Amino acid sequence: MAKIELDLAHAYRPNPKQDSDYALLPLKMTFDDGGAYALLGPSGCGKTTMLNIMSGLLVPSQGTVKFDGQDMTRATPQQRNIAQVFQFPVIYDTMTVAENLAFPLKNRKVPAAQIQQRVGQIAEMLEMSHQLNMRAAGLSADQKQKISLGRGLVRPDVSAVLFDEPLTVIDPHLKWQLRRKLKQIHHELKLTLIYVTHDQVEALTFADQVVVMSRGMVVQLGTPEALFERPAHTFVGHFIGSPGMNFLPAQSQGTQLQIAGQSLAAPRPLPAGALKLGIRPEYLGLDVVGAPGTLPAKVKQVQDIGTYVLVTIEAAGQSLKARLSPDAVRPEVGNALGIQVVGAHTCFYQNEELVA
Ligand SMILES: Nc1ncnc2c1ncn2[C@@H]1O[C@H](COP(=O)(O)OP(=O)(O)OP(=O)(O)O)[C@@H](O)[C@H]1O
Repeated sequence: MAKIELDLAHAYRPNPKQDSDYALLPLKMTFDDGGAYALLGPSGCGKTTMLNIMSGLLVPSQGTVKFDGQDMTRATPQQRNIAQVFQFPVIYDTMTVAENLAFPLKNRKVPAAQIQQRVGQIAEMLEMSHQLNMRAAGLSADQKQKISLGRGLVRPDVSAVLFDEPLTVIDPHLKWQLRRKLKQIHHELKLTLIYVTHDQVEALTFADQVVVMSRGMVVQLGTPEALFERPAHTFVGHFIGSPGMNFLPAQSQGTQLQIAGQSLAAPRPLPAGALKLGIRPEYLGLDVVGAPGTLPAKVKQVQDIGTYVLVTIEAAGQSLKARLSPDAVRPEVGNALGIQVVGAHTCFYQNEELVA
């Protein structure tokens, strides 16, 4: 396994002039040895480009890739000793499950006894022990993709295992099981795993550290908890969470805030000037009209989403969301309320960046 350091930018077109010419804007980041990372962001933000630069399928148009301090920018995937799992199964239909799992080890001339032991271990982790002697050709797409995952994980000596949306073809129920399984496998095998996805649930379940990307930029690298509690950028606030963070314009005088003509005490010292207040739907409090420290609001919609109740509120000329537990008292549509938007969990932004 290796520590991977990126200090680079990439443009697919020659002579890039403006930001939009870059698939990856200049960035510096480190993937620690043994970590479980997810690269998360909407389609086109540069996830696959970053993954391909790490694997050696793509040479960055500027900068370097280092593995344990050694320059690997121009090294082939083979030289980098990377395992990769793609969206669709890459296996040999004519081989058995065991032979498919053994293949990457046989290629590296690992002794037979060690191969058998490792294949047995991986098959057990993926709950495929009973299928080891079956031909891959007869298996479903789900099962074939599980073999691909197993092939990615089977070599203990790889620098890293890179996954590019590996659960795309997997049935939703099995998908849920597999992403938990992968996390467990990471704890047991201690491999460096880097997992590309546009699905936040997948990223947050799997990874210890999530790299959130937007338009060729890394906007935050943090734990799932940090992305939820302290989004470093309004994009992360929007993108993570279901629904995403609410935002309201505010004016700060340091210890006091002005929001839609109301004066509220700041929860902590704030920079003076125009700010954007961010509050997650989970932390937006509903109270009676005129309660101290609240903003006047009106209930627009109450939706039962199963595991929670989603309340849409209008306040300060904005539409906001509050997430309530199913057993909480539900407000009536059309009712006037007081809402609490300022508290320990409230975040403040200037130029879309977190400032307090
Ligand atoms: N081979 C290529 N030639 C030119 N432009 C490319 C190429 N591959 C990707 N791009 C562009 O680079 C940008 C980043 O693409 P990339 O595939 O890395 O994003 P992504 O986040 O992985 O998206 P997706 O989830 O859709 O795969 C996009 O604007 C894309 O159109």
